[in-house]
Amino acid sequence: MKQSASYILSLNCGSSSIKFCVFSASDLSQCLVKGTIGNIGPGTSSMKTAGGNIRSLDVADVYEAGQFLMDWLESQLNFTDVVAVGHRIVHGMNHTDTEIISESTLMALQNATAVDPDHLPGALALIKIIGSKYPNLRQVACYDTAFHKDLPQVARTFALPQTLANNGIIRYGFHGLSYSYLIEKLKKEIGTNGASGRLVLMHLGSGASLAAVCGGKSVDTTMGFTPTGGVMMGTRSGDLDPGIILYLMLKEGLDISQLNKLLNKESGLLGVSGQTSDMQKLLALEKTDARASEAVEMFCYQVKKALCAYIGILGGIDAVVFTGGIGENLPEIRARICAQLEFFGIQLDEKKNASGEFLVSTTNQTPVYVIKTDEEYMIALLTRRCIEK
Ligand SMILES: Nc1ncnc2c1ncn2[C@@H]1O[C@H](COP(=O)(O)OP(=O)(O)O)[C@@H](O)[C@H]1O
Ligand SMILES: CC(=O)OP(=O)(O)O
Ligand SMILES: [Mg+2]
Repeated sequence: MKQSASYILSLNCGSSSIKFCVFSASDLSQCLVKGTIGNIGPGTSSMKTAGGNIRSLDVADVYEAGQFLMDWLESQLNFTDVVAVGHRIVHGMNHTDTEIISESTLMALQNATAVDPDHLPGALALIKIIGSKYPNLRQVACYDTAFHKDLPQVARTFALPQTLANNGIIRYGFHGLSYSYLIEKLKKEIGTNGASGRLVLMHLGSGASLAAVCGGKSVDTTMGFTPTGGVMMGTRSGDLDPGIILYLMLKEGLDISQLNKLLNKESGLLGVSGQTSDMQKLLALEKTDARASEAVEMFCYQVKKALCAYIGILGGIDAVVFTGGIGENLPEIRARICAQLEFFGIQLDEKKNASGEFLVSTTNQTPVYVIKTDEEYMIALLTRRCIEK
């Protein structure tokens, strides 16, 4: 008798995109459909599916994009074959372990939207759309913070009164699904021993962060209480002197929503260049535009500074990994970050770096790898483990 198919739907909701993939539940190397709804907003949204098909969409926000996506997915597969839906949840405060989403999980996520107004509302919208259509379908929360949940006290604590730390104002760290994927991939490519060495993992995409990892565990990471912290990003400021915020409130009268817009949407590469948050475009503009050039230089400088700090706290370095849209696709940025780090044994091979193959460093030096991350795969893997428990 022919067995019916069973699928896991992975959803990765960003601030202005939804990435999705339908995996065969029995073989996660098999994917039925995959794609991204990007640039979500009135007049700008589009959907790209595997095979390169792009179509523009008439959706104004993540909620409408989610509704469109569900209708489209229903035209591609029978939802009775979906055994679970896994969601990337960027921030869950004290919720970090993969879990089936219950009413109490939903309440915790609702509370956490204040800490991550960029990612969480979209994920919540998707959970609600699916929950109202398929109330019996298991939905699983896979947290970006899980990878960092055992950060050493010294790395996780801000220099604030203890009561604030007791109230959850600590470093959570993000991009954990991506980092977990990199560790899994490293185990396959270089073996468990190699993957358990002193590593600096760099997820450089629209959001960007670095993690210092030893024995497969995160020992420090650049993002903090929220994904606004750390190195500068596409539109986020990264770390600032906190006095700047006080000054802007006091002298300029900025309120919470203006500050949120400034720090999360108008800063980073976009703010410095005054042009775009897109690193590929900035590289093209650099020769003729001083502000574009400054933005690129600042980004590479900040990433390099964090990389070197992490080599210091790890007491040496066994491998460096680049991932994320910038880390995977822009050899020029990798070269600038790694320039003049020969004293740490870090030296890129020009040809290998240009080709973007797995190993991009010269032989007999600290290996530098490029790995294409796959958060959707990691979501499916964690979701399957969770429902099998
Ligand atoms: N194929 C590509 N070639 C060059 N640059 C890319 C490519 N894909 C993404 N990037 C760069 O990566 C950044 C976006 O990263 P990405 O990981 O795709 O974002 P997100 O976090 O939204 O998934 C942009 O600065 C963009 O210029
Ligand atoms: C945590 C985070 O910043 O995610 P993204 O890079 O997808 O925005
Ligand atoms: Mg991303």
